[in-house]
Amino acid sequence: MIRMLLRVLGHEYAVPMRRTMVLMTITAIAEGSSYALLVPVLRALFGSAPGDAVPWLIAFGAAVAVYAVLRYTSDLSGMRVGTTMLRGMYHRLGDHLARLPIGWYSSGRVGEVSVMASRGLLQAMGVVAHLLAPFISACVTPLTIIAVMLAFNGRMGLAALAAVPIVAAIQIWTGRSTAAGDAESAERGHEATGRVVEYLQAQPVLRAGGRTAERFRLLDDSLREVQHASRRSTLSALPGVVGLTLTVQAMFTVLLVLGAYLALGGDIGAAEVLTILVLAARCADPLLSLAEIGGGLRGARSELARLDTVLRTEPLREPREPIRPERHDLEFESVAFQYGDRTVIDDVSLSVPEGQRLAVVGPSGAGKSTLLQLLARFYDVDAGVVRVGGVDVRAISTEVLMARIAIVFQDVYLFDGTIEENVRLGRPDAGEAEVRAAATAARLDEVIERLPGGWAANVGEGGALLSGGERQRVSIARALLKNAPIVLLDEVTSALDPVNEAAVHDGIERLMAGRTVVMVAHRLRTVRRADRIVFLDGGRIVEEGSHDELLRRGGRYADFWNVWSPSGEKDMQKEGRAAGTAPGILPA
Ligand SMILES: Nc1ncnc2c1ncn2[C@@H]1O[C@H](COP(=O)(O)OP(=O)(O)OP(=O)(O)O)[C@@H](O)[C@H]1O
Repeated sequence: MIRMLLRVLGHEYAVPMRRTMVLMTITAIAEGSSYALLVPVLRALFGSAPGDAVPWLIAFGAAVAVYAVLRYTSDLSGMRVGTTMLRGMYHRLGDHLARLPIGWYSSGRVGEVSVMASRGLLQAMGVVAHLLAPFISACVTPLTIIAVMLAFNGRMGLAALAAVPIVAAIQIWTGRSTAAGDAESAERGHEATGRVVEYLQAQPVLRAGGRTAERFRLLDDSLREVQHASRRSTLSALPGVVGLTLTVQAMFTVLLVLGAYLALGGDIGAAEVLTILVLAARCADPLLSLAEIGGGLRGARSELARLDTVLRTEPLREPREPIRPERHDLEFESVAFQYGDRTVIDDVSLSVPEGQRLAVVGPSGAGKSTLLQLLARFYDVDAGVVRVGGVDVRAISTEVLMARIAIVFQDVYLFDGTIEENVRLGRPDAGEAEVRAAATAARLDEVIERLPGGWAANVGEGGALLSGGERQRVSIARALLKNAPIVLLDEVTSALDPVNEAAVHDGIERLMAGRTVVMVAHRLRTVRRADRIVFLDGGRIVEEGSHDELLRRGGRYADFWNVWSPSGEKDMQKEGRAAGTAPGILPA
């Protein structure tokens, strides 16, 4: 357990951890040893001169005082090491999560990681702060008392010692027999938390479906599973708890019978028997607490195992000798990529010269967004190479690559803060004037004027207090402020109404100016202006060329264009740019 804790935390904590454990062990020995002084106290009290007990009583009081000081110091040390480890663990987990491929973050993981980062970490780190001292005390104190008994009376000491292997065997057996149940119970608990998160997030969908009062069946099922799993886990631990109680009772009874037998035979006096029984009673409490502490330790162990699994997940590999690309042209060379065993990008080769715009078009599920994500190295390719400025993205440090790329997604996430804070995320060290200029270019100033708080208006969690179009303007302002030479746009305007779309469109035009752009778009107005268009289907490029070339070819892109024609035609009329399009290809 401790080894696992140190592996998860890092071995820099080994020294303070060992020091604390030594202190806790000394404290437990001090506790057990202090009971040794009860022997002369009881002997004197039951002997001919009870007054002789006074100096021993004073010594006993002093020993208890020493124990109290040690206990305070060791508990404090446990708390300090525990909280330091907790802080270290938060940093370690945070650093690791930031280096994991974006693909690792599936929806289920969000719930799992949030439980792990809150309850899981506290429970795992609570081992040092709260469980280690009672555990060491529950093991070492009884052993010390038995050593005192052995010194006091060999036969009775041996009888007490016989309980030790039985207690150890019960603990080991309970640990093994409950491991599966505990793991299942923890697993179901994590699942249920994920369902609760889902339930909260799905409120609008559930209500839209008219399920306001009805309970969420998936969550109900999950909670029922938690109940069953925790019942199974409790039942599997029960024989261990009962076994431990019976063993302690049996030890006590054996000592009582043996004491009575020895006393009747005249081998020892009543005072000695009483002393042994008092010592045995002092053993009982810590031994019985082992059952509860064991349960806590097992729970913490399963949380630690979870943390261990996350920390062992391979992060995106950083290059040993990173190369900084000098140019910003983009290239895919025979790229293949799979989600699990499903090929999503299949032998794709394409290039985008610096400063040009490539549009990626195709049916839903064709792999368009995945193509963008491979460019930003959200995932590593399974075959082939993705290059930025002629350099394999795997040879560029994540920091440098991310500094060169600005990404605008259809779904914008804003942090719970002011509009200004959210725009500033694009470049935290930007000056006031730069932030304002980016906002104006993204036509965010119109939004700011409307909002009661202006720049200081709070956007709410995830940007919930803004409309979709307003959120999109914030994200474009963010990207403009970043001023990256490469821009990736993923269906930025697909979900917007015409007014917002026009505003966002202006911002996007400014964002794209003079930059290397790859855009995934359904609105053909944007696509038409691209220098080059690739039509993707089933992860393969099936057509490639300029808008006019592809229309003339009359293939998949032309079909696509025909389906979208009403809006395309309108767009063109609005822009008065129909001149470049081949006559007769425009839908009637
Ligand atoms: N995280 C994921 N895990 C497994 N499969 C995924 C994941 N993300 C996407 N896919 C699958 O990969 C395929 C390509 O997805 P992608 O999002 O790239 O398509 P797309 O062309 O952008 O689609 P759309 O136009 O609908 O957004 C889809 O079939 C999708 O189901």
